[in-house]
Amino acid sequence: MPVSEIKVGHIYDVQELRKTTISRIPERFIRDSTERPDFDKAIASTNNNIPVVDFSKLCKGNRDELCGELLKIKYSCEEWGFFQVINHEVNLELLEKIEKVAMEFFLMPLEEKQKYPMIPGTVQGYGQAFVFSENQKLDWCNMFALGLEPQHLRNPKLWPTKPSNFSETAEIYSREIRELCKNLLKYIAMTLGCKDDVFEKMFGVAVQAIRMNYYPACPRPDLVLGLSPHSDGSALTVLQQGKDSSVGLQILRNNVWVPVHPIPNALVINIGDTIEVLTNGRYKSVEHRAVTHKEKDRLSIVTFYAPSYEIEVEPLQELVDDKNPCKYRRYNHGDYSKHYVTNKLQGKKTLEFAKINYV
Ligand SMILES: O=C(O)CCC(=O)C(=O)O
Ligand SMILES: [Fe+2]
Repeated sequence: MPVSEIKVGHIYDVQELRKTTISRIPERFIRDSTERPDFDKAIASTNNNIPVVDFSKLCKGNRDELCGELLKIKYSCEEWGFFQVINHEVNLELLEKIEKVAMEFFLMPLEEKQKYPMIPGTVQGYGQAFVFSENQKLDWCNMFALGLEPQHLRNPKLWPTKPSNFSETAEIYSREIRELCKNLLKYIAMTLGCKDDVFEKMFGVAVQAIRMNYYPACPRPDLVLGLSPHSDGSALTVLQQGKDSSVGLQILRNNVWVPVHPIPNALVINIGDTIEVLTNGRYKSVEHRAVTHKEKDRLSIVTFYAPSYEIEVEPLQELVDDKNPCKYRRYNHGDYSKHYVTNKLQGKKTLEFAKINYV
């Protein structure tokens, strides 16, 4: 069935919902008891922090510092699928600017934002993505997402005219994040004992998309999710948490949801499905979700960095041997992206697309 014919039911705009004096959260947001955030458990694991990598030691450090940070990246990718990066060289004023334009966008009247509606079956525009049925639970989140390929950049209808510096800021921001991703992929390749340009050479003109997630405060954070559990379909994801945001991102580790505590000016990096496949599962794309807060709203600005759509993806030959048999089949990255955006967010289910099931 074409995605446009699928009935998705009424999709509430959570910011509008917040403005009304609702006494009950609509049923469509209320999760089954097994899915609800267990704040007590999450708080109990506050000492369990994701590793922090110092980017300046990678690019400007002495040999020992470089080796130390590379080991941290290796450990993070194997054990966490996540790390935070400090001293990343992305202009701090730019981080502030992108946050400012994103907030200005979300705080505009609904009619203004609805000029850029989420296009069904894509993750492009304003609203809720990944909703494919009438009985699917909704996330307590408003998203605004943009592809940054030439056909998107050239289409002025996709770009908000307000705030007036939105597109300019997003473009500069994406360029800086692209540099960071290229560098991180180089270091990640080194930690695998591969040539440092292995990913860059393979990816072609990398595809990049930006998604801004705004989670208004929620009167019952114990009943809803800000964003359903998922892994990212990208190669790498760079996540900026808004200044003064509440803690919201949680990652699944040993079956416990571990909160990621924001570090001022740091960026959160995570491994996406593509790197999991390319490394034959050695580096993991880890399931994560967002929860909401009773009084505070939260903004996250997320960049997805992935190979060009024409690229065929399969585990790197040097990471496949008798002890590590090939776990994923070869597939076209464009097909995978399509599969990803036309299915609901459901843990790591999308990656089954590529899994080889030995019997
Ligand atoms: O807002 C967050 O912290 C999580 C966002 C996220 O995982 C995503 O946009 O893919
Ligand atoms: Fe994500």
